Amino acid sequence: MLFKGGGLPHESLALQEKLFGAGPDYNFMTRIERFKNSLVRVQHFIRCCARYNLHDHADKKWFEGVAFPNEVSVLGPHSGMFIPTLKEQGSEEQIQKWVPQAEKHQIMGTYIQTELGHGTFVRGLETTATYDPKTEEFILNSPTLTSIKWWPGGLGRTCNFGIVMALLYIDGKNYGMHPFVVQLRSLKTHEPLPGLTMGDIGPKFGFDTVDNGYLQFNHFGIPRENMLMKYCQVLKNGTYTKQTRNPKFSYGAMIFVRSMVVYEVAGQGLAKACTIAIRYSAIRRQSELKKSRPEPQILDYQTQQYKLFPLLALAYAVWFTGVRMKEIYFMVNNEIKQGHTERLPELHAISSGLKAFTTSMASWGIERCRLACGGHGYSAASGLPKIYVNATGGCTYEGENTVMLLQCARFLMNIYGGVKNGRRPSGSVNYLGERISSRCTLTSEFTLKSLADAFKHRAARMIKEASERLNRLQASGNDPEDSWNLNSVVLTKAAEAHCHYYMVLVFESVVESVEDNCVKDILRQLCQLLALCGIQENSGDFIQDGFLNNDQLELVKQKQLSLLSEIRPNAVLLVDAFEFHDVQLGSILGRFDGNVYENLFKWAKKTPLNKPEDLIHRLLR
Ligand SMILES: CCCCCCC/C=C/C(=O)SCCNC(=O)CCNC(=O)[C@H](O)C(C)(C)COP(=O)(O)OP(=O)(O)OC[C@H]1O[C@@H](n2cnc3c(N)ncnc32)[C@H](O)[C@@H]1OP(=O)(O)O
Ligand SMILES: Cc1cc2nc3c(=O)[nH]c(=O)nc-3n(C[C@H](O)[C@H](O)[C@H](O)COP(=O)(O)OP(=O)(O)OC[C@H]3O[C@@H](n4cnc5c(N)ncnc54)[C@H](O)[C@@H]3O)c2cc1C
Repeated sequence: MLFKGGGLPHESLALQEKLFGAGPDYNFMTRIERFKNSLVRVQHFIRCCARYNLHDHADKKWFEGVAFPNEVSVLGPHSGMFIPTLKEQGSEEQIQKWVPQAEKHQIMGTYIQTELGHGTFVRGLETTATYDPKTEEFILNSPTLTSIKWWPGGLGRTCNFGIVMALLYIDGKNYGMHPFVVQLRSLKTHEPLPGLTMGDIGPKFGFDTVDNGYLQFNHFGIPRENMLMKYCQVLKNGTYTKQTRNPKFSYGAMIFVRSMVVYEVAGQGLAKACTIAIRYSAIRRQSELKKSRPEPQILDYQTQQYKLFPLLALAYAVWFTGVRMKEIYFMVNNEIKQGHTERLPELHAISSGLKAFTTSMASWGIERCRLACGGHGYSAASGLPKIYVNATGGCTYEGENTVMLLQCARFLMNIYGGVKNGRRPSGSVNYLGERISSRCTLTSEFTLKSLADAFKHRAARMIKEASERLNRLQASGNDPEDSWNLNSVVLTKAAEAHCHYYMVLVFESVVESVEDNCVKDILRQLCQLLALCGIQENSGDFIQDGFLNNDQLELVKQKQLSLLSEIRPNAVLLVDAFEFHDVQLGSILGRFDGNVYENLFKWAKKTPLNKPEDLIHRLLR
């Protein structure tokens, strides 16, 4: 791979910095300037991919991190949703027709599902696609104000195509949600096609470089061939045929993005924030540790280590979990392509759960990194505000996190119920088939196996208790829906415990796979710290059934604190190991050369507010 881990040939790095890094400062731009600048970089990016003959996925993702540091461009929805949906849901003929054009960027698409009135409840979406056998067309319509499509990335001004999710009607019968390829704009004038009202939805918390938009259909016709027909078809005479009209198949794009978000958004965002905060904490000297001694690096304060090192451990854990999630997605997706759909429910559950769990943890962690950097952490120069607003969007898009945890819980309840009826679980839930051991094996050695077993015990117990509480609610006369709702807080916590165990288990397996003993020891310390912090922060879950006692909790706390000083000598090396180029970090505090103050002063002097011609004083009269 050409670009793996920043291993760019030197002249390419110079070119990247010329193309992307040394450009106008993002922080000094208005929203419209940021959006337009992003489109210029999209053009550059596409040309560079052609010039470097970039096809390897990892190379392109690394390069994207240079071209669009801590931001999403319109390429996100295009290559992350539009193209994958064409490939997953289109017939061979449809793939041949649209995918080559999309991959050459001759058409730019997005994924158009959410509406003004509905995002989570997909079955509540209202946009209709009514088949007319006379014209052999689907007529798309927005029947109500709440049915206006709202939020899709790139829809406002950029994309000229989209996958529209709409209710299929034939002869008055509703066949449910189906995907349709819709041309939105003229390929010559780029104007919206007649029958479409569309535009940008306005400023947002972040995502300044993407024109999330709205789209209202007014009886807009598209050819019959534009319904994606891999799994089901509408014949010319309006006959509906299906191979496996499993509604879950039309949800495929969402599983893909959720599976990618763990690494691309949560993992990368938290790792960057840790890089910035830990490098800066090694540069920043403040106060006195000892009388008449020089001011120490703030990284030598135990409280600073206590803020940052658990986040460093979490960043490594989410990174490894994200890599594993991608591996599982592509493996199961290949099985599904060959008609083996048995693992689709587990893939949906684990991708939903980990997407929710890791984006929530990453958002919380990035904010703690900012807080650990004092005043300069609050400056846009730190790069942390932009990393935060970009990452925290992941808690909402692609399925709001609570809703995703409930989807994961739904699967866990199904599995647990099956175990009670004699079914043997496998994969990520195989532990639910084991007898829950109440004997805690944790000792002062804190082996990774004993720590993982503690998280396994916690998850299994919480899932069991959630299931039993659900049954009690139903037995006491509540209907299934009310019982589910009255149990939903407990269910989300059980899903989080499952994801937490999964993440600790992945980290343990990575550590055990490392051959270099020095690296293994350092990663073991991080995995121990991750698990010990998890026990400390959720101690109630571990002592509630007597699994852990107060003496063991005291041991946990002591080990946690001693690990901080053990990790301290390697802290900067551990963030350097992420190999983020300065352009990817977008941070003066996190510069590799550590030259913070000089560059902070240079940066501030360039801010537009300091332009002498802006006669601010006249406003003060
Ligand atoms: C690098 C990152 C760049 C990112 C840029 C931003 C891009 C953002 C794009 C978007 O946001 S696109 C829009 C995303 N929207 C959503 O995710 C909507 C969330 N809501 C849902 O997914 C569903 O509505 C629901 C909440 C899961 C509920 O589904 P539904 O009401 O249909 O039914 P249930 O009864 O709960 O489930 C029925 C059945 O289907 C299974 N299932 C549900 N979803 C999926 C899925 N995605 N894949 C597979 N299977 C799914 C569910 O488990 C049930 O199965 P059983 O339990 O009955 O076996
Ligand atoms: C940055 C960004 C980019 C996006 N890009 C796209 C895109 O490209 N294409 C697209 O189609 N959409 C896109 N979206 C829309 C996104 O998918 C939805 O916003 C998301 O699915 C959440 O749905 P919602 O907005 O309806 O939230 P709601 O569901 O209205 O959430 C509001 C609250 O209701 C709660 N809630 C809702 N249902 C339940 C339930 N069953 N049980 C318990 N609590 C519940 C939620 O937990 C939450 O606290 C994007 C959104 C954002 C923020």
